[in-house]
Amino acid sequence: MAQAILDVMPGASTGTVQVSDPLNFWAGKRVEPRQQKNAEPVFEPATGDCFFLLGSRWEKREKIAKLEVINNGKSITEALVDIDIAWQCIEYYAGLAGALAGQHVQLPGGAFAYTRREPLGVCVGIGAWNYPFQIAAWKSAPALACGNAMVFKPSPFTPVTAVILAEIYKEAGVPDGLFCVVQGGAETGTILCQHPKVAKVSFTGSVPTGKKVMEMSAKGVKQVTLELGGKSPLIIFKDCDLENAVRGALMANFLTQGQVCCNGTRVFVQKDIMPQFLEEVVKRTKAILVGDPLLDSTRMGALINKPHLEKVLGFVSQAKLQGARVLCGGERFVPSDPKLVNGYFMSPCVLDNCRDDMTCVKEEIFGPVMSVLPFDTEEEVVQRANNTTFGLASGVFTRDISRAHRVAENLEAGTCFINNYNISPVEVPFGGYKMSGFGRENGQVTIEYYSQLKTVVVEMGDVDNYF
Ligand SMILES: NC(=O)C1=CN([C@@H]2O[C@H](COP(=O)(O)OP(=O)(O)OC[C@H]3O[C@@H](n4cnc5c(N)ncnc54)[C@H](O)[C@@H]3O)[C@@H](O)[C@H]2O)C=CC1
Repeated sequence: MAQAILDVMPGASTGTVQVSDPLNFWAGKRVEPRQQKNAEPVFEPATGDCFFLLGSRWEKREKIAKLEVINNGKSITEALVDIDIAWQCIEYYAGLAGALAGQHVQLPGGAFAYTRREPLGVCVGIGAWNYPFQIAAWKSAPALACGNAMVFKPSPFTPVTAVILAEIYKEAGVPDGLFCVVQGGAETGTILCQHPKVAKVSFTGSVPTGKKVMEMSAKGVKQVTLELGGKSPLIIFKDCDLENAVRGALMANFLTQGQVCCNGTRVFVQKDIMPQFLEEVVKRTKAILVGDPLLDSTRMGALINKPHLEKVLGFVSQAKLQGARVLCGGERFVPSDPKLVNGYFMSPCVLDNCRDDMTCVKEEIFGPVMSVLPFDTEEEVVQRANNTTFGLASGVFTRDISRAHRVAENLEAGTCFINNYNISPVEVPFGGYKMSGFGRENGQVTIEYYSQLKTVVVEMGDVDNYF
């Protein structure tokens, strides 16, 4: 298998990166794992060196989180959670590896059949830039646990921490070639999707790229998992616990600067409680501390890059033109720290006066912009919530248990959070309906997306011969 994976991408091996995208700052550099123990992590864009070194689990957690902040711009508080989710994921699938099992089926005459769960072969993982380390873990852990090899391509905007994961696997004894990181953009992704020795592609990214990945994979009859975008509804009924609903709305919109695929960016609020909800949500949004993501006190870091910041600000301008009211934020934010003045920061935004036909309500913004929409009845809100081509996640806040489950059943989405939002424990499957994709990550079910069943039929008597 190790040889097969090296055939897929010559030059790739565990912990060693062959860079193919001249646009990213790793171009032409090789990243090698360093052998010394207990040294500090070094990140040197000028030389292209990145070293992650041995240490205790907790030291590593901090080091990887810092690199993830540099990689992505999210706050250190969130990055630490991402690293925790990643190691929990790897431990979970490492535990499941020993529990993979087939089925025994008794047949007439003493014959029987059994099924074996076998690996697919070389799997490709292609990641987005919003959760670079976590996505690499979510894809590689089940892939390796099922006996596959994986070639992982991070986003060229966040090339750093997938390499760290490769170093960790190597340190843990994963044979060379079983998990490879290949850097690059669309061209590299295309090569991987089209390669005849690749058995499966697991993709996280936008809908347009997901369609291309599916098309390319279809030509080689490769299995595909697509984790794509969303425009998820969060429905807040008047009988909710308002304090928790407000917290839920903030969690549904502002993690990772709002660059989260499953964010509940269409916040439907029952009219009776709209004034109280808006007052509280705006007060707390204004209090979000934006700035240096490496500081413990910071709650919102920088967006991924300048074009993306401009795109998000453009959505806010367009929303205003279409009649939305900006209750707070929605502007470029310049921190007082002189070294941060050119950063891609923006103030988190709450939009009121929204209608279902506005661009900010229909399209995925992928930034810290919450659109609030009033509603009257359950029937009406469920119909409006489902009126989208996406179907990744959804949420409902209510104290009425029957209503909560009825709404969860009727929402067309891969996940429905009841009285919470954006929690993704590794034990729980995650994935989309409709154009948000298919296949699942996390949970036991994901082993079905990284393995195939072989049926073995055993005859215990003579062969029936019709000829
Ligand atoms: N459902 C989910 O789990 C998640 C979905 N997303 C979605 O991802 C999007 C943002 O991420 P981006 O990185 O901007 O998405 P993107 O689609 O531009 O890129 C995603 C990855 O695909 C690669 N790629 C680009 N063109 C390719 C091609 N022709 N063939 C193969 N690979 C190619 C990129 O280099 C990158 O690694 C948002 O729409 C968001 O909703 C992001 C995170 C999680």
